[in-house]
Amino acid sequence: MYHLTDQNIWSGRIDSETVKEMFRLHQVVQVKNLTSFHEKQSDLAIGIIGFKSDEGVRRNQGRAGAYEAPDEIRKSLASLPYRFPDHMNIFDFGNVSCEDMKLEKAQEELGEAVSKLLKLNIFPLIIGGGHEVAYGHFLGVQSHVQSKDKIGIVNIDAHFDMRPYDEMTSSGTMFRQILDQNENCGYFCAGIQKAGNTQYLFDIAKSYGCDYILEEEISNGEIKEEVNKIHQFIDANDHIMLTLCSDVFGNSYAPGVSAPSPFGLSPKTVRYLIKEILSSKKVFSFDIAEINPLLDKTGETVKLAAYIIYEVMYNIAY
Ligand SMILES: N=CN[C@@H](CCC(=O)O)C(=O)O
Ligand SMILES: [Mn+2]
Ligand SMILES: [Mn+2]
Repeated sequence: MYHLTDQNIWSGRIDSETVKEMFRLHQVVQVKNLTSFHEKQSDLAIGIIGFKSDEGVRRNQGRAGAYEAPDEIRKSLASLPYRFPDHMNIFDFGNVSCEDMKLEKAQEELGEAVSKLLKLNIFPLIIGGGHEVAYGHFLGVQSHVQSKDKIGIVNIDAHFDMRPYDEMTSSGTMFRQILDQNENCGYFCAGIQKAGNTQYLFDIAKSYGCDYILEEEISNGEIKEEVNKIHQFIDANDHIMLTLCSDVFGNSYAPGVSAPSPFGLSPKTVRYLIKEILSSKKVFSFDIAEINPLLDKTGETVKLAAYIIYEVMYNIAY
């Protein structure tokens, strides 16, 4: 189901009502109805769209609560400083929500929204939701690109999310679904936890030819060498879809996720990876997933998500 964002969500500290250099994001974000929005953008534009769902997490035996994340993350974004070029429009196109456990319907709806944004030359900035958001994100990318184009999916995640899905899809199945459906897709996963995936999943990743870097290799190795592997993957693809599963962060930084990682990456390392990936200029869309405000007792995980989104916006703008 589609809903507009409540304009009151975009509120916060005001330092000036007239001096643009003192503005914060809530003073410039334009809340729009995607259904009636048809203006193709000739300049840089970012379109926030939320995916209110934790049905995939529930099906994957995880801890529900990510449904609440999009609006909570917007509230945290609202007071961050507006330090973007004048010619850049920042739109908020509301939320697609999963109702009555109908995950596939919600993913299709998200896919249509993402595809529409891409057609209007707007960078989709998608706020999940459980990681099942990535499948809806993918549907939108797939319908936008030429069928011969190679779509490279870069997933920054502690998990492969390549579980079997013959009984049902979930937040742990998306990338296997995608690779089974589209032979022009490649998959790279950065941040894999040795203790976060069964041997079966390592074997499946190998059998699908999925490239990955362990968290341990990123933390203990020469990060530039590890990043070179991501660049090689990006070079071999035409379009990159970037997805970030927030359980890739260490649990001291991101306790508010369904499956926390004691050995997870630091925010600075993830920021470095994101900057490197975006520097390719091949990334057309981004999603962040698995933030669970109900488990985020002191709000640091939501705030981390807002800072990561800010970083993505900044790297798109400059
Ligand atoms: N999206 C998360 N997927 C993980 C969850 C692992 C867990 O709950 O421990 C997975 O399915 O492997
Ligand atoms: Mn994960
Ligand atoms: Mn995941």
